[in-house]
Amino acid sequence: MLRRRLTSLLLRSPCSSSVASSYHHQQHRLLLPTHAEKPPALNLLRLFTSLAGTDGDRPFIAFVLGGPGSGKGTQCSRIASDFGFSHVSAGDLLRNEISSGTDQGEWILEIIREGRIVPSEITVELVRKAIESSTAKRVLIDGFPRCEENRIAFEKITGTEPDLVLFFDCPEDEMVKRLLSRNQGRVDDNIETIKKRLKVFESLNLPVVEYYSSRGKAHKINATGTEDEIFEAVRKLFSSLRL
Ligand SMILES: Nc1ncnc2c1ncn2[C@@H]1O[C@H](COP(=O)(O)OP(=O)(O)OP(=O)(O)O)[C@@H](O)[C@H]1O
Ligand SMILES: O=c1ccn([C@@H]2O[C@H](COP(=O)(O)O)[C@@H](O)[C@H]2O)c(=O)[nH]1
Ligand SMILES: [Mg+2]
Repeated sequence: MLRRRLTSLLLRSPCSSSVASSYHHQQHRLLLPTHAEKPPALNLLRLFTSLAGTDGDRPFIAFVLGGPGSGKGTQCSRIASDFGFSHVSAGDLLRNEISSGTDQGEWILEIIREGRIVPSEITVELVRKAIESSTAKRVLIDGFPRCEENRIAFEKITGTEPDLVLFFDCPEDEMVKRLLSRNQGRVDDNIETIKKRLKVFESLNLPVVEYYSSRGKAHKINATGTEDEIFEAVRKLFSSLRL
């Protein structure tokens, strides 16, 4: 029974157009991976171990969302050092997979190069493991969940929800400017990929922010201005939390 439920959850098209607004229907079909792209050696059974049932012991979890280049990574580093959070970047976990040189890594590289979203069965498992192996009492999950399907998979598989969702709100032109001058050798820091990432962000990631907003969990931070100015707003929020 449990196995059938989980399998049907995982085999749904990753972040498919069914979760997106009809307005962006065509774009999603073009930008998202298809079943044909399933990587080799995917072991669905690994997902049966989960955070489920450990809610009382689990750390405080904050999802950190925002468009590409909105400053999630930059602000997470500062939150981590000032407020004792462990910083789990979903993008970094995926880039580590790429560095491992496996077939799955090569497949992930192509998805990132095209600005699309890696299927939940890979990302949820990486994020879940990172949370479980952290000894910190507070964890920032940077850049995840990327779409409603990611969110639902995370919540079902781990049996938990985030305590807080931070949303960095930044205008597109500012995000593009920052990404084009990031200079860290990322394969997705080019104008073609950036345009695709912005579309994916608007059509698939914003609904996640809206979902948590409707549940009173999302906090919007104005992500324009200097890093220090933005962190001042972040600091106020985190100082007001009972951690
Ligand atoms: N407030 C800011 N003003 C100007 N540049 C900034 C600001 N915050 C971050 N940056 C720079 O913008 C670039 C993108 O920032 P960062 O990597 O933190 O964004 P991100 O949201 O994590 O992006 P991605 O989703 O692509 O990982 C970096 O080069 C960073 O140094
Ligand atoms: O949950 C996730 C996180 C990331 N990706 C892919 O990685 C790139 C880069 O991610 P950053 O968090 O911005 O470093 C992103 O554009 C996606 O292609 C993902 O699929 N799922
Ligand atoms: Mg980042």
